[in-house]
Amino acid sequence: MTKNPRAVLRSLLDAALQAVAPDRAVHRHVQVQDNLLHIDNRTYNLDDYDRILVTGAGKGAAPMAAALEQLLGERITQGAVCVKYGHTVPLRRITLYEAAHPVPDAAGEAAARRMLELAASATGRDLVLCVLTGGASALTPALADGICLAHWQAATQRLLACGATIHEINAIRKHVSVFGGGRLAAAASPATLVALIISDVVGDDLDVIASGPTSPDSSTYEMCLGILDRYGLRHSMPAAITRRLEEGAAGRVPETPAQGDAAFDRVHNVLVANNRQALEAAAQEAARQGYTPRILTSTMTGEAREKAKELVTAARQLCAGEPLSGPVCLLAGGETTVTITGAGLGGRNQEMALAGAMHLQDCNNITMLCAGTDGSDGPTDAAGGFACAATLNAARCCGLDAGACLADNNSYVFLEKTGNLLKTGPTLTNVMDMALLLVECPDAA
Ligand SMILES: Nc1ncnc2c1ncn2[C@@H]1O[C@H](COP(=O)(O)OP(=O)(O)OP(=O)(O)O)[C@@H](O)[C@H]1O
Ligand SMILES: O=C(O)[C@H](O)CO
Repeated sequence: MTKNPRAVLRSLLDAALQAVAPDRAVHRHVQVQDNLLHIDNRTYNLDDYDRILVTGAGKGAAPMAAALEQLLGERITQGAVCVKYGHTVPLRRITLYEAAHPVPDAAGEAAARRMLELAASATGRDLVLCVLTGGASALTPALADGICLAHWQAATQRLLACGATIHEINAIRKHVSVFGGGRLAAAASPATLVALIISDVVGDDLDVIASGPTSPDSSTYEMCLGILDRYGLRHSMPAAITRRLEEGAAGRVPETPAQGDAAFDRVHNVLVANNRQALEAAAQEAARQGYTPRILTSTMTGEAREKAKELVTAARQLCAGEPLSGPVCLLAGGETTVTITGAGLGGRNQEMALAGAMHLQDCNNITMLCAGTDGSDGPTDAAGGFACAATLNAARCCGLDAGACLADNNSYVFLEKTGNLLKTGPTLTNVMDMALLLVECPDAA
């Protein structure tokens, strides 16, 4: 029986999501045996600590906290973790806060302050565990003196729309909020701190994921000013924010702690899941279903529509040479960008699917799925979308022009009306985006 390519793609995505599920990621790296806590190759004797405190934030932080509760139970003294609204799981000992993402709100600010307070209460005889996943930066806006939430909300909107990379956006976040940029670790020092981290950043840079609350910071106030200038934002930012960065660059505000700072002497950062693991799990599942998997990259960046074209071209080239000896699955991971010029609704993955459809119209043996692993792509309720040769025809039948939709960044409507939208709901994990293409042998398609 021929398989339905969409069902296959969906099953590959499910396999990927399972492999990077936050609770499983924690259990892979953390074990408790009697009074010993093993985290990778380090062992912590729980009898050496007066208290175990848990902090953390991110879209997938709740299941990570739940896994710690499962492992450590009553030994956890108390905890505070902040997630995006709705991204909750029941917790017994750790208090879960919910806050707004991607534009922060007062609930996030209160949660970040609570976590800093908890960390600051830790002594050299306490163990602080921290769970971090993507989304944490927006959820922890503990703003520096003189900056109010309304200013930071306006600044965040501008930063998200200007085309800046996550490295650039987070450099500014780290110098405006006193939670990121190693400041959670500094607050917890001299306690022992272990952070369990799921990466949603290309290159897995620990000081960028979640704005690196437990990592030495490699960015500076000076660099932040350079970023504002690069995007022409220095004079359109709320004045309090530019002033803070200028004061910092002039040495009048302490710099974030960098590599070598004593705040990190007892800090261990452990990466527990990333995009590569998700791709490998999807590749394995593809092989199990008879496809030859080829992982093209786990560091895909660039304009979403361009990347869609490149992936479709790679898939088409497979069919251009010798006849395929069997079906192939191409896999790519990373995080593209969209320079928004239109007024439509969509996300990076939906825009990739729409652009992919425009290059697939005469090619009935290729099916593509582009999805955000967190289940929410852009400001929409969709995770991404599918594309295949039939997509453009379906669009024509409902009076939609693909080029016009792309020009207006209106991929959501295009995919919804053509029946190509993928909705998963929040997956409670976050390892960036995945693009999966099935290339069937032409005669079998
Ligand atoms: N109409 C649109 N079409 C395409 N992309 C859009 C549109 N509107 C917003 N976006 C993109 O959506 C992105 C934000 O979406 P999302 O919240 O999924 O990001 P994220 O990177 O997953 O968040 P985080 O890293 O904080 O978890 C921005 O990069 C923005 O360019
Ligand atoms: O929260 C953030 O900063 C982004 O998701 C990157 O980790």
